[in-house]
Amino acid sequence: MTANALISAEGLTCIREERILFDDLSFAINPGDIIQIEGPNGAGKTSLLRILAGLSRPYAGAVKYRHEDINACRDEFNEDLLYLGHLAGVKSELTAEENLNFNLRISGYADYDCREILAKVNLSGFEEALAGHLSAGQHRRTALARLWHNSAKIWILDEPFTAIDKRGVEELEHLFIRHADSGGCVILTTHQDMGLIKDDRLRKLRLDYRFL
Ligand SMILES: Nc1ncnc2c1ncn2[C@@H]1O[C@H](COP(=O)(O)OP(=O)(O)OP(=O)(O)O)[C@@H](O)[C@H]1O
Repeated sequence: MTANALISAEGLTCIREERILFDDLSFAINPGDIIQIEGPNGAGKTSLLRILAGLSRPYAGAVKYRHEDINACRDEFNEDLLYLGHLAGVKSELTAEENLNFNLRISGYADYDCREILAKVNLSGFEEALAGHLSAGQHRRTALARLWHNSAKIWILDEPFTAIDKRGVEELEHLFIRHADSGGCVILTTHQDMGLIKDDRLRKLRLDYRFL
């Protein structure tokens, strides 16, 4: 474990439906790290991200935030965490702007310009469109817009590139690099190759099938 780790896994074990998804998994994630969790469908990537984000509990082991168990420092950890799951908290019956506004407000932000942020994810002109009427990629961009306005150091992102076009993926990669360069970290899953984040910059953690 390194001294300045933002988040670390210590002996994490996860068992689902009589299958060990991972066992005694330990690693530390430092400021500047970009980590890709790899593995086939069902290997346990989402399960690991949810445990790291404190959304579900491991069978054994602990997640630490700056060397303290996340269960002992929930408020500080949650303030420093941005988690985007598969569904990403976009409500179909709200507009793109209402969704972003809602998500920023529940994260405690008060001073922002939704239209300016939506422009950064190429949603100018779609601010008042219902999210349920947006394309899959635009829907995903509505969720991802939060990344352009937040102060959390730890980003945990489940399949952020799903339905995003090539240019959008590159913009996200630039954003991840900027975030890491400014002292944050990004932990993500994707089945896509990242063209801009080179291997010397990316740490990969592979999960594979194992049976009890
Ligand atoms: N809450 C749960 N209860 C029971 N089984 C679960 C639960 N969550 C996940 N699983 C099972 O654990 C396994 C791993 O699921 P997980 O979603 O973590 O995989 P993944 O690697 O993210 O897959 P994908 O690439 O398809 O998104 C699957 O077989 C899934 O059915």
